[in-house]
Amino acid sequence: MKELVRVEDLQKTFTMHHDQEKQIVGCNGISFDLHDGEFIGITGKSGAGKSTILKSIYHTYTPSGGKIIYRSEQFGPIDLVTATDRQILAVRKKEIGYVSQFLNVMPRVTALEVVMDAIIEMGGKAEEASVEARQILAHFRLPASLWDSFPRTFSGGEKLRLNLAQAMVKKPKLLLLDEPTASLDNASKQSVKEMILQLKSNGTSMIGIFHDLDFMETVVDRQYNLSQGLLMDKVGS
Ligand SMILES: Nc1ncnc2c1ncn2[C@@H]1O[C@H](COP(=O)(O)OP(=O)(O)OP(=O)(O)O)[C@@H](O)[C@H]1O
Repeated sequence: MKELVRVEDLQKTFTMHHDQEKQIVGCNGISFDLHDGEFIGITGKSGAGKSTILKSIYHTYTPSGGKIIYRSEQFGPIDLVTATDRQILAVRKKEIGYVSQFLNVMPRVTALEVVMDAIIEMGGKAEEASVEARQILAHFRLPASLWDSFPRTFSGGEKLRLNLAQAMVKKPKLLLLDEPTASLDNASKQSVKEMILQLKSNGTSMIGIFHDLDFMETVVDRQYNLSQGLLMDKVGS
C-alpha cells in the first residue's frame, strides 16, 4: 500500500493573545503515517492534543513545526504545513474531508441544500440531487422536519449527521473524523459504521479520534494512543 500521509515531528504551540508570554502546547513531536485505504484511530486523554493533530492536517491550525506530507491528486506530494492557501482550499474542496459535531455552516443554506450542493459539486445532475440528498439524510436519520431548516441551530448530533452525509457524497481521498459518534444513539452509530465501511471499500483513508473505544475497535486497522505528547502504537493493534 502506498503512503498517503506522513506526519513528521508535528508541533503546535498556541500563543495567548492576552498574554504573549503564555504558550500552550497543543501537540509536540508527533510522527506517524497513513497508507491508502487505511483507517487509523487515535485515542488519548482529554486535552492530550488529538483534535490539534486533525486540525493541523486540515490546516484549521497552522502548525508551529514539522511536516505533513500529503500525496495530493491535484498537486502530487505537498507539505500541508507550508502549502499555499490556494492548494489548501483546492484539497479541502476535492480531497480532504473533516467531520465533527462543531460544523461551520453557511448562513441561510438549508440541510437539504448542503447535501444537494455537495452532489452537484461532485458532478451529479441538479434534477436528481434533491431525491438523492433526501435518501442520504434519511440514511443518517436526520429527521425530515429538519431538512428545510438552517443547520446553525441544530444539536451537536444533528450537525454531525449532516456533516457525515456531506462527507459520504464527497467520497474524499482522506477523511478526518473528530469524534464521529459523539452524541449519537445506537441506530445512528450503526449508520456511521456502515458509512465508514462503505467509504473504506471505495478507497477513502481515514484518521479518527474516538472516546468510544468499543466502537473504534470495530472499524480501525491500527490504533495510536496519545500520551504526554507522544503517539504510541497500541499493543495488539
Ligand atoms: N485554539 C486554541 N487556543 C489555545 N489552546 C488550544 C487551542 N486548541 C487547543 N488548545 C489546547 O491544546 C491542548 C490540546 O487540545 P486538543 O483539543 O487537541 O485536545 P484533545 O486531545 O482533542 O481533547 P478532547 O479529547 O478533550 O477533545 C489543550 O491543552 C487545549 O487547551
